[in-house]
Amino acid sequence: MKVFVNKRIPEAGINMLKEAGLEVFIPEHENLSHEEWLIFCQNNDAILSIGAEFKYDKDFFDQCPNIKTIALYSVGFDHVDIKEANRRNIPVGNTPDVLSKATSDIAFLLMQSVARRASYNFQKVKDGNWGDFDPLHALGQELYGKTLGIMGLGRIGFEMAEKSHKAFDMKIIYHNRNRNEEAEKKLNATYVSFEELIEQSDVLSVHANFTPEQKDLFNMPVFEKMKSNAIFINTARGGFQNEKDLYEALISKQIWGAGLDVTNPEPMSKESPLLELSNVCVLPHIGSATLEARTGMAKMAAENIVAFSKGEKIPYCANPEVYSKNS
Ligand SMILES: NC(=O)c1ccc[n+]([C@@H]2O[C@H](COP(=O)([O-])OP(=O)(O)OC[C@H]3O[C@@H](n4cnc5c(N)ncnc54)[C@H](O)[C@@H]3O)[C@@H](O)[C@H]2O)c1
Ligand SMILES: O=C(O)[C@H](O)CO
Repeated sequence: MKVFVNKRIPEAGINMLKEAGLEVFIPEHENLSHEEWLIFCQNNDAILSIGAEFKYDKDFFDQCPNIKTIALYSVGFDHVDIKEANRRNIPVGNTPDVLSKATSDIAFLLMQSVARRASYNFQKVKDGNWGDFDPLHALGQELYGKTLGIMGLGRIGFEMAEKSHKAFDMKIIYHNRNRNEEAEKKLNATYVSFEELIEQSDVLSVHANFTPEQKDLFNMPVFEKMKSNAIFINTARGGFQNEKDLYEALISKQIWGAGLDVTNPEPMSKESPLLELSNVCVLPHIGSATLEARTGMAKMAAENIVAFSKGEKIPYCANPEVYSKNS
């Protein structure tokens, strides 16, 4: 079986593919045009897919009929049309759990960075503007005992809630598609409606999986209902926030600050007005960027492809229904 890996990944994953006797194609240059990417996909049986700039939609599947499985190098699969994959019996792999600690660490870091204005103050130092000790300048807010609202309490949301509860004794409220009994028991978390979540959170952290219906869910009418001291954190997908409204909400002090690891679009333009605000911290989608998580992701994606090549079910599957729909 021929496997296209569209960017270099930690060697452990590539070694697993080669040891399984698979032919591996990694392009010499990494920033493929859409056309180049399609040609690689047309000439291979499987793709170990890094990044989300190209979509796996009907057009893709029509143009690349050889592709029999896709092993995503991510847990998120919002760039894949799962219905189309199912229709064509294509198992889609992803990388759950292994990156939950790393990604929730980034949500936790953003929460603190915004609360204590760390990136603003770091920028001041870099600008040679240390400033005098000023009892009134750039004051942050403490997180102890505050209410953390988790939108989407799954794997990463749970880790963020647990860390924040332990570190700052934060009260956890959450909104999710299903109740999470473990969080209710372990963290004394309270299930609330979306309305209650936005109205009661001092920090609101988004961890839900993105779907097109949720585009711009966090818009001005929502920001208007949030507390004026609220910090908005998003490490899930940039599509959840309307960035124009977020900017307006921040300058009109509807909310207090924002920390983003994901933006819409990505990369964020350096002209984005959000970058001019002292109460905003933006990171370039680095949630899973630790050696441990990225190595684990490489191994899981490789495991998926190796299993497929042996005619087995892929172990980390984003569309398990693909295996049951014809049975
Ligand atoms: N910033 C990064 O680098 C990075 C890294 C990993 C994951 N992510 C993002 O984080 C997301 C979550 O990952 P996970 O492993 O925790 O997924 P998960 O499936 O374990 O958890 C997501 C939870 O969100 C809930 N949910 C979805 N839509 C909802 C809605 N409208 N209302 C309420 N709840 C809703 C689901 O029920 C689920 O419990 C991924 O889909 C991905 O987009 C980002
Ligand atoms: O979903 C994920 O795993 C991250 O966003 C990396 O793409």
